[in-house]
Amino acid sequence: MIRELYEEICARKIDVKPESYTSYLFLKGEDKILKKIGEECTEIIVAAKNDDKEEIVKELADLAYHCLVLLAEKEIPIEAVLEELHARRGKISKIGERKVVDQL
Ligand SMILES: N=c1c2ncn([C@@H]3O[C@H](COP(=O)(O)OP(=O)(O)OP(=O)(O)O)[C@@H](O)[C@H]3O)c2ncn1[C@@H]1O[C@H](COP(=O)(O)O)[C@@H](O)[C@H]1O
Repeated sequence: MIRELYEEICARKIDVKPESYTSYLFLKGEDKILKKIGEECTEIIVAAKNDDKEEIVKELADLAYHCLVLLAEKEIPIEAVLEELHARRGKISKIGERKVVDQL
């Protein structure tokens, strides 16, 4: 599903649609996308501090969407992130410390 959304976002960059918010973000450019990511992060923090779980979910979805827009803007394939997450599985024993399980 995340791949499909990423593909749809990429398509909005090539095939600009006037009614599309995604196309609007690409037209505005990188600084606007980064501003939105910053805003969404702040909104997640506020929602979490208020213990508003419904709002946390919505704001996290907004952040995920804007991160995908950033990937598309930078022409980074979604596979790069999925592969990075896959490579980390089972190899990180604690925050900031990566260990290869086979070497333990
Ligand atoms: N997943 C999303 C998605 N998540 C969040 N948003 C938009 O992100 C914005 C975040 O809300 P804000 O209040 O922070 O921003 P805003 O005030 O609307 O906008 P700004 O003036 O701040 O730029 C809203 O306009 C949402 O509609 C999204 N816009 C589009 N998608 C998906 O992207 C695909 C392409 O959609 P179009 O952009 O409509 O072509 C479709 O699958 C959509 O469902």
